[in-house]
Amino acid sequence: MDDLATRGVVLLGCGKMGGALLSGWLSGGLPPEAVTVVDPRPSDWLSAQGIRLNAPLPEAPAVLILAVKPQLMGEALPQVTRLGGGGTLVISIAAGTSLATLEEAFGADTPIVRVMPNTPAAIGQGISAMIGNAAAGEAHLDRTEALMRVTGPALRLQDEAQMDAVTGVSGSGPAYVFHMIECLAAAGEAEGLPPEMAMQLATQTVAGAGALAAQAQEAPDQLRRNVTSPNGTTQAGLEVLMDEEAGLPPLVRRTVAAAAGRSRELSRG
Ligand SMILES: NC(=O)C1=CN([C@@H]2O[C@H](COP(=O)(O)OP(=O)(O)OC[C@H]3O[C@@H](n4cnc5c(N)ncnc54)[C@H](OP(=O)(O)O)[C@@H]3O)[C@@H](O)[C@H]2O)C=CC1
Ligand SMILES: O=C(O)[C@@H]1CCC=N1
Repeated sequence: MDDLATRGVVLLGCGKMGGALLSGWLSGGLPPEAVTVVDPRPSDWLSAQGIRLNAPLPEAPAVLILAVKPQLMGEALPQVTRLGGGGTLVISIAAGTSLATLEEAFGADTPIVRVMPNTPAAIGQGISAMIGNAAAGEAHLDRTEALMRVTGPALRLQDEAQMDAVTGVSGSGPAYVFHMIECLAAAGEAEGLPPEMAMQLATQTVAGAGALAAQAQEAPDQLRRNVTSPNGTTQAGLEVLMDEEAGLPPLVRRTVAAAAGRSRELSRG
């Protein structure tokens, strides 16, 4: 974080995702006074962090992070495009905003890395994937990886087109899992449980299964078999859930395809 502390970091947009990343970096040792945030309506949390808020930008910060909604990128970028030209590494977390679009704004000689994080980054349990433009060398990717690793594993992509699939799987993915918790709790209520107890059972089951899947030696399909006694309760449930026509496989396939498709659509402008 040394160079970041001396040259500074600029964050354009500090909402849910920008805030989650910033909170991880501040906890990881980035000094608040090295951070300049540009955001029209800063949250109370942000105002209490001791960072430079809507202050003049440093001359040549080490890193500029773009964390505004893709639809607002066009109107937000003019505030920071003067940081293009080579000295500052530009990292964009915006869904569906292509490297080509960002190069148009900053110049093709600007090192630019696109990253797709997700909100569990707020508790160091995120995962992200990245790809850089031609001006982004190994050192720029290493720097981006070091920043993102504070929030969880950081993967490198070979092809920018993969970013749409990453967005559909892990960028949007936490929302699918939260909805699974909602559905599981609602089903528990329908089977007669009190709402609070149903929600606690559903939340901890998803959290525990996720943690076990992440830590166990066995793959998820084996972990699933470990729960499933022959002709028992799980088998009865899975016969519904795993139905190839009406169960989860086609539903999840359509869900991820819709999110990845929207990412492609956004990148066409
Ligand atoms: N949320 C998520 O799970 C993920 C989001 N992303 C990407 O992160 C980016 C941000 O998403 P998210 O954090 O959810 O969105 P938010 O709306 O929560 O955050 C965006 C922030 O930018 C601010 N903003 C709006 N206009 C400007 C401007 N002109 N200049 C500076 N700041 C501005 C917004 O202020 P105000 O609210 O007042 O408009 C808000 O605080 C998006 O590009 C999204 O694709 C990527 C991965 C996961
Ligand atoms: O919904 C969105 O567009 C953003 C990108 C990935 C997660 N949230």
